[in-house]
Amino acid sequence: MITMDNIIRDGNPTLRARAKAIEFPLSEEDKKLAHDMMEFLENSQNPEIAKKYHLRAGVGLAAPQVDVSKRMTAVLVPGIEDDDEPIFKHVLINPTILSESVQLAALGEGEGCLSVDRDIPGYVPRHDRIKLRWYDLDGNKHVERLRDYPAIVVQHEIDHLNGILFYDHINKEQPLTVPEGTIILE
Ligand SMILES: O=C(O)C[C@@H](Cc1ccccc1)[C@H](O)SCc1ccccc1
Ligand code: NI
Repeated sequence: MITMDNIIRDGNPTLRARAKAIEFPLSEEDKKLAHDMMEFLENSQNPEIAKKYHLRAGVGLAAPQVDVSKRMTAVLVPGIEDDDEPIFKHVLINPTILSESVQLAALGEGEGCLSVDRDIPGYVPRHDRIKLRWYDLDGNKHVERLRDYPAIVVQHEIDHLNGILFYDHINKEQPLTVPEGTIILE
């Protein structure tokens, strides 16, 4: 299983590299990685397991964060209530944002990152709505429109595949400012 010891931290060059596209059919190694990444997210969102293995909660994990420079990320956005179905639960292979809204949005509490141990205050402006294309483990193509929180999470993860970290988007001079018209998501 993946634990925090497997997650590389800011300063490791893999986090700043452009990850490589994955070829189909997936190797057994890539299938195991996909499974293990989603399992990490499920474990990290389970209070008992997270406590036992000292896991930081995560709603997304990208392969470069476990030092694998490949275009794969797991996303697990839980439902509102504990017993609700997840809002978005997929392993995204070779994800691409096909289109994005001019409208921007930023999380009111800013962002964190499992690969960044320090708190970095500030708004992270992202596109409020995106049209996402990805391939699943069997090579099937998916296209979905996402908005608000799920869209923010997916953009954070795709950034990881392109060597971008959340704080790259924060206004250096005035961290708590955003471009005019940006929606602040509470
Ligand atoms: O480091 C990662 O990629 C996982 C991040 C993803 C993320 C952070 C902020 C905003 C969007 C996505 C972790 O999920 S950070 C911890 C966390 C846990 C639950 C909810 C929000 C953030
Ligand atoms: Ni991150």
